[in-house]
Amino acid sequence: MTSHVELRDLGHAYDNGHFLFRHGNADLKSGRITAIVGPSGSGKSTLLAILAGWVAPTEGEVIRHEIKDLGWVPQLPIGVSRRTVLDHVMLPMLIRGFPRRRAQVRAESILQEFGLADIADKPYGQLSGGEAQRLMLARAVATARDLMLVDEPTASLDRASARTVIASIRHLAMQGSVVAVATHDLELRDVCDDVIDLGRWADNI
Ligand SMILES: Nc1ncnc2c1ncn2[C@@H]1O[C@H](COP(=O)(O)OP(=O)(O)OP(=O)(O)O)[C@@H](O)[C@H]1O
Repeated sequence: MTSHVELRDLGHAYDNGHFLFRHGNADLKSGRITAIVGPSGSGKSTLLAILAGWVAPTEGEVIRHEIKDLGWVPQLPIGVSRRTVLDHVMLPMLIRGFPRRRAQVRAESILQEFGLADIADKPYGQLSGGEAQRLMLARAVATARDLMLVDEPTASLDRASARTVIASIRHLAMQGSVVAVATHDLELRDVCDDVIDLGRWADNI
């Protein structure tokens, strides 16, 4: 069976007891990008956190099939200004105990995949917004591929950079990841294969 995630009758309320959404159902599948859309405050980041298992939903079930690891790509890229692109992809592997040589070979191959090989030696502080965002995807992939959770990846980018990031997200899905992307970006939403509209889930309250 390939990796996928089932959301069944999902509902969530924080401590104030007010539901953000209820009775939500969806299937997030390997090789497909699912957009999570909805107005500001509708619960997009909350749903990503539920998918990650960091927040327990108030109602319903998250059933993970063949998901052994997950990657999280934050909305704002975070890096160490003087460290290189290659260092950023190697670091999560070194932390997990990969031998340095193996981590480097694997990091170089991932940078190739994400079109970042030419800037492998560039310090993080000199990257464009689009390059930094693609680096966050590449870094997440270094240790996890089954489920990739991406929060507003194009929010702070111009169109040209946003397109390079969208291409990288598509690449991830083509490699078989289950990809969920919270977004307000209509162009990104249009290239996604499936859509969870939290505005609709809110109508079930
Ligand atoms: N840990 C928390 N405890 C209580 N309330 C929270 C918590 N996290 C988020 N909320 C509230 O839940 C609602 C949904 O927040 P969330 O960040 O999931 O929405 P969003 O759709 O991602 O919003 P945006 O598009 O503005 O990023 C908001 O009203 C927020 O204030």
